[in-house]
Amino acid sequence: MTNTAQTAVTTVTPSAMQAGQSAARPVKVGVMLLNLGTPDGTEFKPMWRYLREFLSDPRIVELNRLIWYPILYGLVLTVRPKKSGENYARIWNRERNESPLHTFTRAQSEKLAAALRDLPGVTVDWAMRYGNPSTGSVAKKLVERGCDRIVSFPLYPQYSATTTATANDQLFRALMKMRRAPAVRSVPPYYDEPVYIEALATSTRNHLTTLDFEPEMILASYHGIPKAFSDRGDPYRRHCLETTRLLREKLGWGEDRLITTFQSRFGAQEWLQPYTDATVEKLAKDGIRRIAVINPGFSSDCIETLDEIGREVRDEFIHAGGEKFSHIPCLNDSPEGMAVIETLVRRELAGWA
Ligand SMILES: C=CC1=C(C)c2cc3[nH]c(cc4nc(cc5[nH]c(cc1n2)c(C)c5CCC(=O)O)C(CCC(=O)O)=C4C)c(C)c3C=C
Ligand SMILES: [Fe+2]
Ligand SMILES: [Fe+2]
Repeated sequence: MTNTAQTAVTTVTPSAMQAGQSAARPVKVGVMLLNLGTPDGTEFKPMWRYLREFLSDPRIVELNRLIWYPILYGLVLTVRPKKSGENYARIWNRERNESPLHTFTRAQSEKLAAALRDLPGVTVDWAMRYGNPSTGSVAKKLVERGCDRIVSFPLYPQYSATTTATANDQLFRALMKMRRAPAVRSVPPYYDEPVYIEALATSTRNHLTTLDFEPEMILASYHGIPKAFSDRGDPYRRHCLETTRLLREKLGWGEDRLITTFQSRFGAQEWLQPYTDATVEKLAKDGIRRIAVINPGFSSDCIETLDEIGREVRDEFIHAGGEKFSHIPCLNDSPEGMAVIETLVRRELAGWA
């Protein structure tokens, strides 16, 4: 794994002294960018391993284990690894033999490390909740390098127990095995942060200028969660709606131009509505011919944006009578995307570095 900011600390920074740190013991802070995770390969075995870890997380599937495991092992893990592997194969980064989520998350970590070079006691690294590099291995590495403070940054703008909370759970699970565990701060959800809304607006405007058509409507499509999770108190839906509202306000658009939808359903139960696929079909049937889709809830392009939106949803729209479709790329490691990450990390480092 690459890490461009593994700088040894030999002196106490003035800001650390102002913040009351001991002059005898320099401060070392590890910043961990945490993303969802991705398979190591597109073949059956790596797909099976990834999906097993993912779908065994009780934050993801809340069913009683006695009911869920027979379904998971007897049905889902016999069929889905092949089907999902074929989807991953379409978007795979062949040059580096890794998924786009892997590529972008590493690039974000490397660029953040370079941007924080003025903070000599800070080491930046990245990890995944499921798969590799694992959260536990990276936490251990940072602690072994002398970091006794960790800033965890779950890269999800909108909070959900299925993403933000489980990322932090996994970090603390690793710390449970340590006698001398570091202090931890976690970057809060940033669905309404001006730097994030500005980045989305800039990236939308820039993308629209590259098109040979003007979309009649733009969908802000977020990953769904089961409706029951929302009903039981997960604030995710409210966070998504607020992001869309602020983006609309920033772009000076009306409610008829930018709407919220939810994609990536799994299983038979009801998920958050309106569904992205049903919405594009209805729009096409209602005579809308040109649309664009942005995915504000994904900090990096991945299977759900590149393949589900860029291929499946596009095909559904065209099949139903649509003519022009464009996917607006995620913020990824773009200058706007990095401004979001750097701003929020620097804020969380206050008094520490
Ligand atoms: C089974 C339930 C799932 C819930 C709940 C869920 C929530 C959720 N997921 C993301 C972000 C991502 N999900 C990704 C892939 C993915 N998601 C699920 C299932 C649930 N997600 C599965 C089974 C998969 C794997 C792909 C597949 O087989 O369909 C990814 C992409 C990973 C990649 O490697 O590219 C992301 C990112 C959010 C934000 C979210 C809740 C808010
Ligand atoms: Fe997901
Ligand atoms: Fe999907």
